[in-house]
Amino acid sequence: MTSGELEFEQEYVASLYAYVDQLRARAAARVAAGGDPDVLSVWRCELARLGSVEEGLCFGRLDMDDGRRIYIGRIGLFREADDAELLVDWRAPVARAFYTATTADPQGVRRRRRISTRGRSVIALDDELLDSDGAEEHLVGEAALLAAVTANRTGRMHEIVTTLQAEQDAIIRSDERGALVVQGGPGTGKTAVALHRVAYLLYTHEHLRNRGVLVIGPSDIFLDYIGQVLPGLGENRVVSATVPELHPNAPITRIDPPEVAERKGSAEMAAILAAAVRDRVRIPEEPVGVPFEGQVLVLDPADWEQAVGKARAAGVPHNQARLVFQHEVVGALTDRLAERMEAVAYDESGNALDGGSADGSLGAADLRALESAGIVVDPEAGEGARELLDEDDKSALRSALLADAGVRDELDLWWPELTAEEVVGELVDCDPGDWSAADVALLDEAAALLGSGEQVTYGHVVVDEAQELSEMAWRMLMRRCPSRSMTIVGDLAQTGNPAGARSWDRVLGAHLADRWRLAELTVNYRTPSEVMAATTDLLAAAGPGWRPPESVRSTGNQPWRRTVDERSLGEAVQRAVGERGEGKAAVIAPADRSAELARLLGVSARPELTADVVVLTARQAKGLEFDEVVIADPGAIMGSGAFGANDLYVAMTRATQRLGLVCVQEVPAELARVRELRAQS
Ligand SMILES: Nc1ncnc2c1ncn2[C@@H]1O[C@H](COP(=O)(O)OP(=O)(O)OP(=O)(O)O)[C@@H](O)[C@H]1O
Repeated sequence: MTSGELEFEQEYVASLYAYVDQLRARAAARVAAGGDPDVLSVWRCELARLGSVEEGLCFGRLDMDDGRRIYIGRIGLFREADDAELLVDWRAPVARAFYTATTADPQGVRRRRRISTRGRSVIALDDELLDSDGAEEHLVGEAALLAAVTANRTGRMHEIVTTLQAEQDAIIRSDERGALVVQGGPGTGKTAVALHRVAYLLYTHEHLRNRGVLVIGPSDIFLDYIGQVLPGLGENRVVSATVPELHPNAPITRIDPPEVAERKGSAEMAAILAAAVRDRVRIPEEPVGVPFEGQVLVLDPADWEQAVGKARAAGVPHNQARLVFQHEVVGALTDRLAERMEAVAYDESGNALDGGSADGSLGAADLRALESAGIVVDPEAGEGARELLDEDDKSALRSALLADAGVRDELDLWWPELTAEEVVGELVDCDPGDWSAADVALLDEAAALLGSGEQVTYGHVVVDEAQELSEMAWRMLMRRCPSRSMTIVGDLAQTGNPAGARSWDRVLGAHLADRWRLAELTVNYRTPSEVMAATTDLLAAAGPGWRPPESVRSTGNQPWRRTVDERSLGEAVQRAVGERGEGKAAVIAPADRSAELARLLGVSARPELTADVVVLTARQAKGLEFDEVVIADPGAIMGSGAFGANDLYVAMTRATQRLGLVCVQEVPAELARVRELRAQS
């Protein structure tokens, strides 16, 4: 590469930044000028978009067979004066060749140039000629890719827009409609791809900006870890949450034992909850007398049954159907009251019964009832017996009945208004306010059955670590995604939740039938081949037939293990951390040892991912990565439940460079092939 070429590109990049500066100044002035909030918000977004490119605006150039030269960047830029396209957004169709063109299929590209920048300076160029007979490359832009995956971690995930691979690009640009499941082993870029797909979908489908995109992750730690990726791609308006956070006001204060979590997560709970709500509605077996203003209005079981039938037929949630029930019951009571007022019965001696008068005029009790309903009848005014109460009178009676505490008690007795908390609290036998994660999905289901609380919906939902979701959690998500436009990424070999997925078909079939498609990622960009080799027996134990993804690189660093006695675990972990190499290190420990190890190592008990050393449980480590990983007592992690082998597999595959295992007493057979360091070595 000549220095002239570098200068040429430097000039071009400088001219792009100069233009961005102009656009920024204009956007900032518009924001400062104030005005219509909608317009202002557009300018604010524009400012954020232009601000996101300071660390990398243009990263590629395609020289086409027809002589066109196309610069590719994080955002698109058009010169307003003549509409010339100065920079093509990486998401535009024409940019696709940058990721997918090969010598076998050059797609009209003669040369692909990678432009590396630091700040606003061009520091390197890397050209590939696609019209040559060169050997077919397995990876696109291999040098840049390897540099990216080998670099020390920072504790935060970064966008990978400059080095996306063809299999990843195909997923990112896949049709927005329906649900796309991306299955892939550890480190295959599922999270990265899912987030880039969000940026792509927001760019290509305007309606998603209004309808919103939701990203679901397994923990707050994970959401922090990925929190910079979308802003780095100029997208700030995406909502991210863990599943429990979707149901507000249900703080988690309890951890269920695995078998309880599994039972609560099963889809059968939906039917159980529906029955629990349904059973709260009762139909009396005997006539029921409803006291009102000194009288007793009697409704027969058939009246109640009819009211319940009408309410159920409305097909709306319980608390809303109660309004139909209430309408029917109060209607029946109004009829009884009106009948009573209009028809006077006589006893054997000719005296009026029911408080009516012998001449058919209204009795004292009738007058009281009417008065409480706001209908004033003056008996002296000669109106005498009103033969019929008109509609206004009846509606006033209705209101009076509704306002009556006794009537309301009776309605509540047969069709109570319910809260999700009381329904679930009763079912799982716990105090409202003392919830587990699995309870939250039950609360959400109950809220949907009752029609209580507002459920926000989104135009597209991304689910990361999707294998961890229970069937009840899936129901929760589906309610928030009526369009069923979803990107679901996960790895069945990493399932750690006893209520989680064992098969995509099983969890998704119930909601999507066959309206979902599967894409697979096969290359591991994170974990070096040495670490993957150390997990071979473990993966076989986690699930026969699962194949590890192929590592893109080797480091020459062989994973090691040391075996110590129980009492020396802390000391041995401390030693391993003390001997660590460069970069970020994580100690992954059994849940009951992590706090003690954090104390011993002098690190925060709440994991700080940007710290040099962090202590985590295997569950907390899901989705994360570190230059070096030390696993404390892998045997205990493995023995921690039915999915212990999966948890240990997750833990071991977090390492981008080096892996060490501090075993206690016995080395699990699945780790036998990991090299043992002698006691003093
Ligand atoms: N094309 C790429 N270019 C550069 N880095 C990449 C590429 N693809 C993936 N990576 C990097 O590989 C690492 C693993 O990616 P990611 O976390 O998305 O994998 P994953 O499949 O979600 O892993 P896991 O299932 O183990 O959580 C990340 O550091 C990511 O940035």
